[in-house]
Amino acid sequence: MLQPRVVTFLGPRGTFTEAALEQVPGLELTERVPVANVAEALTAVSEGRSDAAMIAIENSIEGGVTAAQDALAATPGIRIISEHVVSVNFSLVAPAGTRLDDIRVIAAHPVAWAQCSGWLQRELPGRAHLPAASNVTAAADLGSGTAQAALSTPTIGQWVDGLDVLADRIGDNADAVTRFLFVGRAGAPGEPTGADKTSLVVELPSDEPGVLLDMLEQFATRGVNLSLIQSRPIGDRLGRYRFVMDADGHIRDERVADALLGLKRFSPSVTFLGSYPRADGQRIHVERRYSDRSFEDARDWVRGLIAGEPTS
Ligand SMILES: O=C(O)C(=O)C[C@]1(C(=O)O)C=C[C@@H](O)C=C1
Repeated sequence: MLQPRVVTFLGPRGTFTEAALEQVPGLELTERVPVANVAEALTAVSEGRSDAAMIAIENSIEGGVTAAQDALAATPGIRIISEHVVSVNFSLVAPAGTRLDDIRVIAAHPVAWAQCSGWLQRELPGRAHLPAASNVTAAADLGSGTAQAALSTPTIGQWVDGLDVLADRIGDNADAVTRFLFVGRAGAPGEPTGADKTSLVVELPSDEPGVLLDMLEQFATRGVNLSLIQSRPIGDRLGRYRFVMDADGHIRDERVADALLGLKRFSPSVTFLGSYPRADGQRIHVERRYSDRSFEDARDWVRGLIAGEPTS
């Protein structure tokens, strides 16, 4: 991708999403525009107001960020460029002078609330949750008085004045991480690295018995491992789901391309979200029979048969 002029991210300044942007090389001259939610960040890309967006997609404790999965499925003309992993932990903050006993309502992003649920149950049981659009908004809006405290990022002091940290590192798992996607406009995927992922959104052709297995077989018979499969309601009526999937490998790997050919013949709707390097850099082990070479040899063999060559 060329150097982006503008990138959008879940704001305001200081979110974990902005921290993920720090991992993208070459953004020194790029304008970073904070927006209110993930759908807005992606729509700006699809409509050309921004060149790329950073969105949270999965948390190691809470699982998939469903709003982001739905927005990826619903926004046309976008393509994942890279993934990034950020350690996430949380502090309980409140306007200076607040005591733990004063707290009745706590503002928090739902993912943050879930990640601190053990600590909250132990230390502040029975407090109400006021959902916030981000970890920074939760703290920045404390002035309105609806909540007396917020779960926020450890760096919140840089962005919001007049707060006391009442407790820090209150996440239930000190090693929690969130995975983010850097998403641009549709274009040719980058070169394969041997440590890649391919993201897809797939609909089933019917709700006949066995169709889910048919879908999974497209990958299994080509030796393609899935690292994520999550069903999300399509939304037109009850019981209809689409599947958000991450497959190991790049669309330019023969086995992945072949699985996509199978999927396309089977499914009424396959959205290719991109092939991009894995954040952990872990190379994918491919058995010989699923290697590019093996697919090429098999194809040459069939071509030869058609051309009248011997049968083995
Ligand atoms: O980026 C932020 O700081 C956010 O508030 C968003 C978000 C999310 O959408 O999951 C990001 C990471 C944390 O896991 C919790 C919240």
